[in-house]
Order: sequence, then C-alpha cells, then structure tokens
Amino acid sequence: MKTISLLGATGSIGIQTLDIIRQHPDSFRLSAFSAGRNERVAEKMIAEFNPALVSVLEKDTADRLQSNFPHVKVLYGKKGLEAVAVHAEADTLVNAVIGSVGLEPTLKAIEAGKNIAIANKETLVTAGHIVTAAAKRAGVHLLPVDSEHSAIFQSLQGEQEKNISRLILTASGGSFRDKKREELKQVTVEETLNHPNWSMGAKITVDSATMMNKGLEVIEAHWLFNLPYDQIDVLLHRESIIHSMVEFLDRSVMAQLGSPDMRVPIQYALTWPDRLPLPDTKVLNLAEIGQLHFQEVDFERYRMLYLAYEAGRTGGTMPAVMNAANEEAVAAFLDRKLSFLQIEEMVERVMEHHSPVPSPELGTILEADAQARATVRSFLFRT
Ligand SMILES: NC(=O)C1=CN([C@@H]2O[C@H](COP(=O)(O)OP(=O)(O)OC[C@H]3O[C@@H](n4cnc5c(N)ncnc54)[C@H](OP(=O)(O)O)[C@@H]3O)[C@@H](O)[C@H]2O)C=CC1
Ligand SMILES: CC(=O)[C@@H](O)[C@H](O)COP(=O)(O)O
Ligand SMILES: [Mn+2]
Repeated sequence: MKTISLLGATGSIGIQTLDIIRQHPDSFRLSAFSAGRNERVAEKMIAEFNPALVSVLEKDTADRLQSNFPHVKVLYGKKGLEAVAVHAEADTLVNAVIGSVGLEPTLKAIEAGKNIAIANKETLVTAGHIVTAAAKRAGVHLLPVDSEHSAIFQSLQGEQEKNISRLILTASGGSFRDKKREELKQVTVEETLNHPNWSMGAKITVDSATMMNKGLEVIEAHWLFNLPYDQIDVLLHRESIIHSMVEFLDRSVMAQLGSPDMRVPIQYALTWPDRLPLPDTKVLNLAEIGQLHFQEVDFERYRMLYLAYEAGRTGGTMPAVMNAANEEAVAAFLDRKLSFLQIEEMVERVMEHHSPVPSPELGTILEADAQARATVRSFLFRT
C-alpha cells in the first residue's frame, strides 16, 4: 500500500490521480491534498477520500471547510502547501500544481524523504540543479509524470545512461499547428484552448500552442535524464501516439506508445517498477489509426522553443526568468490583456532584460522569478 499526498488535486492531473487511487484501493490511499480556489470540488474530494489534511489557497475557504469537516485538519496558503507536501503518513508526493509555486513544497518533501511523482514541470525548469541534487542527497526518486518524460523513463528501464545517444521528444504542434505565423495575430483564447489531442488545464494548453510547453519539457528532460541540450531533440508528431523516444549508440530506438491518456504515466509513476491494469483506458489500435506523421520543427515558426533552448543552454537564473515571464504573460493572455503573439514578445523582452546569475541558490532563483513577474507587469501597465 502506497500513501499519497497530492498537490493540485482539483486540476486536470490531480483529478486523474484521484481516479487512479479510486481504481486501486488496495494499492493506494490519499492522506493529504491541496486545492486552489475550487471549494466545491475540494468538498466532494474530502467526502470521498477522507484525508487527514487539506490545504486551500485562501483563509476564508479554509475556515468554511474546517467548520464543514471538523475531523479534517484544514490549512491554507504557502504553509498549507508545504504541510501537504511533507505529510507524515505519505511516502509519495504527487506534485500537480501549476507553475513555480510547486518548487518550495517539492524541496521540503524531498528533504522529508518523500518520493516525488512530478507533473509540475515548472519546478524542474526553475531550479533543476537544486531539485536533482537534493533528491540525490536524500536518496529519493524523482518519477516523471509528464507523458514524454514517462515515455523516456519507460524506454530507459534496464538501460545504462552512457549508452544513450539522444532523446527525441515528440510534440503535437498544439492548437495552431496547421496555421502559418501570420495567421496567429488574431487567434482567440477559445481557439487556443482547443488542443487537438489532450484535455488539460488552461495554462499548459496555451503553452502547447506557443510550443513553450515543449521548451519547458526540453529543460525538464535535461534535468531528469542528465543529458546536454545537444542530445535532446524535438520532433513534430501530430497524433500523440508515440509519447517520446530514446536513440542509443547503436542507433536502436526505443519508444513508448499508447492512446493519449495521462492516467497511464500518472499510474506508472506510482507503480514503478511494477505495473497495474488500467481497464478503462483506450486500447491502442494502430490498424485503425492507419498512419503516423512526423515533421521537423521550424524554430522560426515556433520561436518559444528556440527561446527555451537558449534559456536552457544559458542556464543559471535564465530558465526561471523565462518561466516566470511566461506564466505571467499566459495569465495576461487568458485575461485578454495580451494577444497570442504578445506572449512570446513579452517572454523575449524579459529574457533580454535579464543578466543571468550562474549556479544560483534558491533565494536568488526566487528573487529572479519575482523580478521577472514584476517586469512583465510593468510592461503590461505601459501597453
Ligand atoms: N494536464 C495535463 O495533462 C498535464 C499537465 N502537466 C503539468 O502538470 C501541472 C498541472 O497541470 P494541470 O493539471 O493541467 O493544471 P490545472 O490548471 O488543471 O490545475 C492546477 C492545480 O493547481 C491548483 N493551483 C493553481 N494555482 C495555485 C496556487 N497559486 N497555489 C496552490 N494551488 C494552485 C489548482 O487549484 P484550483 O483549480 O482549485 O484553483 C489546481 O488544483 C503543470 O505543471 C502542467 O505543466 C504535465 C503533463 C500533462
Ligand atoms: C500530455 C502531456 O504530457 C502534455 O505536456 C502534452 O505533451 C502536450 O502536448 P504538446 O505540447 O505536444 O502539444
Ligand atoms: Mn508533456
């Protein structure tokens, strides 16, 4: 029996994680979870899973939940997130919050000896060197949940790091993959949120359309698999059936395939090195699909991917700054304060303004993150 604490239970990954726990009551139990603002869904989750501890974003919500569920400990804010992350009964933390807010609770969980099933890619992008070193020191596992990284992780079982030639991350191309750059000037929020293959939270769906998602994933892969950026490639693959590949020195290529369903990588992160059935996932029928398509990435069309490689190669505080600027710019786009193409303009401007600090400590990263957000807001104020 594995006991799980879950950050971001009310989101897309969080809800699917709870479905895995629900389907395997003999294998998993939930001891603590966090939600943001979605009080109604959080209430239902408390009633169904009976956790010992819950945290929400704001005090008002916490007070109401506490009076409705007196037997549950209810906290809020940053302290609440950290309490969920280190909950004493849990052996594994599933980090499914959105954004760099996931970083500090992850570090606390690592220090408390928890294995981390990591969906929150922003944590690794922002402070990959700190998170991976802390995990090594604590002797805990960082288990990928992101579908591409799970595919690579699965393809690497029984293999040795020294034999890897390169990683090939597949990319669907996102909502506008059939549009030219000129056609992106007028696209709406609703069109952007219409991903061709995956149903996900709003922020990652926008990132997928700008290709920042793939850029974040390149940096995530760099830290998870300890490879230089020259050995991490991206390949357009519109069906999202091959979730990613590993090429070895002898040019053998291992890949993991499956119908797009995030519960598969979530469950693998929780069962590794074992597996469990997942009866209601769609069987992959390649004969029905007929053809799989592949195409090289055009870095001019997808400038955000270019910027992310630049940020990754520059290192230091630059990936954290790029990520924070992107989080703020995407929020402004969803709020209809920026157009789609202005997201990348904003990220590029903030990166140009930043003088990266090499090998930053946590405090320096948090400062750079806050400064990048303030810069976006000041640009927005002037726009
Ligand atoms: N969705 C997917 O299929 C995939 C997602 N990922 C990654 O997983 C992570 C989660 O993505 P996704 O599930 O789509 O995101 P969602 O937006 O669907 O969910 C985010 C969760 O975080 C909570 N939350 C939001 N802001 C805060 C905050 N400031 N403090 C505390 N909690 C907060 C939300 O609470 P509430 O809703 O209650 O306000 C919600 O529970 C991201 O890093 C994403 O890149 C990776 C691969 C696939
Ligand atoms: C499901 C998942 O892992 C997402 O990160 C997915 O990869 C988004 O797809 P694209 O970024 O390839 O459009
Ligand atoms: Mn992914």
